[in-house]
Amino acid sequence: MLTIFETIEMIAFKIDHAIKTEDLGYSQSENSSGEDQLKLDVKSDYIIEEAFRSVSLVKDLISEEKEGVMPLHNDGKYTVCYDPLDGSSLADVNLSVGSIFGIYDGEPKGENLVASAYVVYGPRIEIMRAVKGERPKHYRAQDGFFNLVSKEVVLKEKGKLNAPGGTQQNWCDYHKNFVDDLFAEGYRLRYSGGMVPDLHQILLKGGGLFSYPGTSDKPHGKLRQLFEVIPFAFIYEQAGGQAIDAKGKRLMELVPAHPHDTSPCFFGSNYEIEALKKAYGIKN
Ligand SMILES: O=P(O)(O)OC[C@H]1O[C@](O)(COP(=O)(O)O)[C@@H](O)[C@@H]1O
Ligand SMILES: [Mg+2]
Ligand SMILES: [Mg+2]
Repeated sequence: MLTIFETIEMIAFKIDHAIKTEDLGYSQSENSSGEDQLKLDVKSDYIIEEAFRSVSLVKDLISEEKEGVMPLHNDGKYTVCYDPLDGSSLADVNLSVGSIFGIYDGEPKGENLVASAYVVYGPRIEIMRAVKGERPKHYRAQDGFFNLVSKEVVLKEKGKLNAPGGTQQNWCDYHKNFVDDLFAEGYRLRYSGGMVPDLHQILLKGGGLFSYPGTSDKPHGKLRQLFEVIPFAFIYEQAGGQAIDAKGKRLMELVPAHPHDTSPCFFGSNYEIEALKKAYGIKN
C-alpha cells in the first residue's frame, strides 16, 4: 500500500506542474459520462496511467476518463479507480481542483475498498489518505516532499458549513426545505463546485454537510460511485462522520453495475446527517 501512496505523491507533483504550465483548453473528445474532456483531464489521466504501470501491486486501473477497465499486472492485487482531475472546469478560473483514488481489493464495490486518497491542488498541494481502521492522515507538500500535518483527522459532532450541490431549480421540495432550514439555523454556504476542495474544507474546518442529491434532471445524482463517492465515503467514515445515499444506505455498501454509475450522496458530521435523515423521512 505504501508504494501506491508514494506513487500518488509523485503523481501529485506532476499533475500540479501540468496545471500550472499547460494549455487550459478543451480537447476534441468526450469522456464516458458524455462530458467534454479538457486537455488537462487527458494529460492527468496519462500521468496516472504511466505512474501505475511500474507498480506491480496494481492489477487494473479504472479511470473517469476511460470507458472500461485497463488491465496492468496479471499478478497484481488491487484495482485503482481514479478521477484524474476533479473539478477540472474550475482550472481556467484558477480555483482549486483535485485528484481522487479508490483502492479496491477484489471486485470494485464499496465493501472491497481498502484505502483511499485525494490530492488538492490549491495554493499548496495537499494529500489526505486513509486505510481501514485508522483515522485519515493529512499531508502538505513543501520543498518537494509531503510532510505530515495531522495523523488523525477527526470531524466534530456538528459543523457550520453547508455545501449544497446540483441545480437548485431541479431539487425536490423536501431537499430545498432541508437546505433552507440549515441556513436558517446559521450554516454558512461554502460551495466552489469542486468536490475535492469542498469536502476537504468541511473535513478540516470541523464539519458540516456536502450534498449532491438526485434531481429532476439527474435522478441518480452526478457524482460517480467508484472514483468520487466511495473513496470520500471511506474518508468521512474513518474521520468519524457519515456518508449515505437518499435512502439512508451507507455509501460504502454501494455495488456499481457499471464503472461510471453515479449515486445521490451526502457526506457530513453526525448532527447534519441525522438532520438530513429526519428531513428525508429515513428511519435509523
Ligand atoms: O456544478 P455542479 O452540478 O454542482 O457539480 C459539481 C460537481 O461536479 C464535479 O465537478 C464533477 O467532477 P469532474 O470535474 O471530475 O467531472 C465535482 O467536483 C463537483 O462536486
Ligand atoms: Mg470529479
Ligand atoms: Mg474529473
